[in-house]
Amino acid sequence: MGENAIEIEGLTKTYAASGSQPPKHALKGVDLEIPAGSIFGLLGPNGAGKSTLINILAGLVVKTSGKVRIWGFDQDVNPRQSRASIGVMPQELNIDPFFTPRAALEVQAGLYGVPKSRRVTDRILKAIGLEDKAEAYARNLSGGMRRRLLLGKALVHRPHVLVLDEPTAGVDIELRQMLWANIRRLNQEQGTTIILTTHYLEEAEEMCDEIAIINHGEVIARDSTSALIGRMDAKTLVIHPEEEVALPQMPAGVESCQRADGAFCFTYRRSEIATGAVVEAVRKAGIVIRDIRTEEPDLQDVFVELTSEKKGAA
Ligand SMILES: Nc1ncnc2c1ncn2[C@@H]1O[C@H](COP(=O)(O)OP(=O)(O)OP(=O)(O)O)[C@@H](O)[C@H]1O
Repeated sequence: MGENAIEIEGLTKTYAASGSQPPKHALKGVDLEIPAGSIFGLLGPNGAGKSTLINILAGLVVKTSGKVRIWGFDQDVNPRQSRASIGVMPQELNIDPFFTPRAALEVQAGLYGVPKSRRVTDRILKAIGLEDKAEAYARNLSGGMRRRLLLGKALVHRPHVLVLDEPTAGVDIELRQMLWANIRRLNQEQGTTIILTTHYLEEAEEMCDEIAIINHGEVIARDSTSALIGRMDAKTLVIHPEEEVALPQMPAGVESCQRADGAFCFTYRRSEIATGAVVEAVRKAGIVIRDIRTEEPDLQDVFVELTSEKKGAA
């Protein structure tokens, strides 16, 4: 396999008009390369086109135009190989209530044509912590267990690429951590490329090496997580004065405010104003500093700035 697990070129999807609904251009020419071995985040507001993109990768939605290569296999030329290279954990808990976890994994392996001798059902049951529920009916499993079973089903054919659509939406913290531990292990030990969509920006920041932000069917940013955050120019300096004093005069370009706990906060563009100049202005005003710290932007800031900019331009 080359450098990229996924290569997408000029991908479009238009859902046909139905009733009074006009046609919907859900993807408007997406180009995207996802490096093999990475944990890659797809972010975007509701309706941005993330599920459409994932469902095209999974072979569940038919694209309108463009090229998709999965693990080097063109979806149109080698549909079977490209499908065998990817596993998808869907958003909905669509599990047959009459199957046991073991049966569900076996059936799924059958669907993917995995011969009995190559099945790793017990290993998967162990990895997803459902060993002791292997023979229970799915209808008796908790929501968290069903979700883990969905992860297990996505792994039966040992795909090179694992796609997770909002894997931790509405999931409690304990289960979330367990899912992430599983996913990290797959990535580190087996080199599985992970693609995930999430609404939890903190999670994306913590988990993902690289991120693409999708808005209105277009990729509006794609970079390493740290570079995306580094792109934000705003910086905030928070200073706690020793005594209660009024806000000092600041150089032009610095926005000042005072927080409820008496701390001053100064926000400025780090490309234009040095932090030292802000500190100097505070000292010059005769203020004794008890505590000082900076607040760096996070993914939330990047996301809000990028998606609102685009909205304004549309
Ligand atoms: N089957 C469909 N028929 C018509 N329009 C659709 C269909 N599926 C999705 N859409 C529309 O396409 C656009 C993109 O939807 P999509 O579900 O891909 O977005 P998303 O980014 O995954 O959003 P969410 O985070 O809410 O799942 C939306 O405007 C949606 O209403």
